[in-house]
Amino acid sequence: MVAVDGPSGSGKSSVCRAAADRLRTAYLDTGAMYRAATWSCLQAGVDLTDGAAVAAHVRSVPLVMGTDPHAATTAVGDVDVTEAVRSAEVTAAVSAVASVPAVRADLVLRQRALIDAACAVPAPGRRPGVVVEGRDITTVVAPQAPVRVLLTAREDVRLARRARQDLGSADSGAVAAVRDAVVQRDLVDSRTTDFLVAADGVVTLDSSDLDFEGTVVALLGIVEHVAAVPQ
Ligand SMILES: Nc1ncnc2c1ncn2[C@@H]1O[C@H](COP(=O)(O)OP(=O)(O)OP(=O)(O)O)[C@@H](O)[C@H]1O
Ligand SMILES: Nc1ccn([C@H]2C[C@H](O)[C@@H](COP(=O)(O)O)O2)c(=O)n1
Repeated sequence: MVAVDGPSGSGKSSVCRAAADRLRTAYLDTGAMYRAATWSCLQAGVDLTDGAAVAAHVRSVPLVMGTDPHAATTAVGDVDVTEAVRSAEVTAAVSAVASVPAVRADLVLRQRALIDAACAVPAPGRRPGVVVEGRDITTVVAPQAPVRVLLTAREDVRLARRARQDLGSADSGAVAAVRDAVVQRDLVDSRTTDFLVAADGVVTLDSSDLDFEGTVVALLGIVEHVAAVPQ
């Protein structure tokens, strides 16, 4: 199992999905789980300032995660919300939901169950194992993972990547437009989870000066190194 944490725009989703594909394992995007829980709260009109109400609602949400790196889908029951959970509305609200301790306890249990399933019963054509990414995977969800990585990049680099991805440009206007969704969200999220500093035993991979391919190769290099060294 490979556990990866890091701030917004560091490349967790894209790099981990590519790494899982090349390792032929499953891939789990835990941020999408918090986003889907948030999507459902918004749909149901739950008061996001009421932690107990949020937790009670999230407990009832039937999250269905597709862990094939080629089809990393997110559904609530039989509603596919893969695209919907990327909306600006969900992005702006997700930190409030993710900061509720009972929501985290609930989703951490579900994440561990998905990890156990991917390690025990791989999908056809896949190897046992999973690349899991989020904010607390290396520290809370799977601190025992053989490979634990903090994927990071300088703030200016992350902003430019996000602006290019969301707005097709990294000029100063586009960067300003994504700043809240990156910097402000990280600031709020970092009060709940520690994804800015590598915990003991966690390898830091700084992708600031690497291109996408270089970052995937570097992550796979860390995996190979760990596999070569008896634990
Ligand atoms: N090393 C890299 N070099 C250039 N672009 C990259 C690199 N890594 C990722 N990207 C691009 O940066 C953008 C953001 O990456 P991604 O969505 O994977 O980040 P993330 O850490 O999952 O962000 P969030 O936590 O906000 O979902 C994507 O368009 C991705 O293709
Ligand atoms: N393990 C995780 C994963 C995600 N979150 C929170 C923090 C983010 O604001 C939000 C969405 O994640 P993203 O899709 O941007 O990676 O979910 C968390 O608290 N713990």
